[in-house]
Amino acid sequence: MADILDKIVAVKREEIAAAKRKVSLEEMRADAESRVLTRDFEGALRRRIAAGRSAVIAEIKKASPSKGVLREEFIPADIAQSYAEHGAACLSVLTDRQFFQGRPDYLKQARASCDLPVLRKDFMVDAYQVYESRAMGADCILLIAACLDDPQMAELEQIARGLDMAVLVEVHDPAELQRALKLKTPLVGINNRNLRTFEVSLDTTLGMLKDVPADRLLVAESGILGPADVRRMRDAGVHAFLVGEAFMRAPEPGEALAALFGG
Ligand SMILES: O=P(O)(O)OC[C@@H](O)[C@@H](O)c1c[nH]c2ccccc12
Repeated sequence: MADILDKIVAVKREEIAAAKRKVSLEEMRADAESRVLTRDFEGALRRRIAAGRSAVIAEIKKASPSKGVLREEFIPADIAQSYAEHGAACLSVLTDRQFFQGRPDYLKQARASCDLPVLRKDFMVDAYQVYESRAMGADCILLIAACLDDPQMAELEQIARGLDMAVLVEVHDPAELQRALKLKTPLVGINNRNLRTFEVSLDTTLGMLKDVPADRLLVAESGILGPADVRRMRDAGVHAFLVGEAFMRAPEPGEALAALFGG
């Protein structure tokens, strides 16, 4: 049965085919390879944790398929600055247009307005997008295990590493986690939201915690809404978080970050 994730991937494949007609793979690759100086995404997370703090990847997302529009006034550069001032470790910027009302320009604007490392939040299914990510300035890409088979994940990771980008591999169940652990990247995100049903439960992270080896940096993703959620995670030994909605709904996203994590 075709669910939302299948639909998103189908749209991605169409978008990629259209993009390749405008800028070829070779051109995109040359553009990506001409970029220098990625910002250290993993280091930014590790530094917070070493200092005994939570490492927060603060997300810039106008809308989502499950919640609709989260924020009317949406100025990525202002949001990025607000996050940076209030102690975010990294940024995550949605670039998907159709389902999240994102844009590559939002990533560029956010990155230009602060010095935080930036994750491109999108659905990677083709090498072309990895080059495109670096060409637009991303320091890290997301690989969603549910969208990729093992050889694809390994290939996209290798390209990203060759471009000096970090990789956050995202999983939602134990089988996906085992597949993710075959990659080289230490950054493993457990998404508390099921991307097919939109159901959210923090038990997803808590239940899989024990299967994440100590040399990986676990990021709890989605559904972190209030202080009780943060406390539950921290008590379980989780120190890195990817948070969007709770900040996007606040008048000042950075202040919401500081209030939730102690800025
Ligand atoms: O807004 P939330 O519930 O705080 O979640 C943020 C982030 O985890 C979520 O946007 C996300 C996680 N994985 C994704 C994959 C694609 C799109 C979006 C996502």
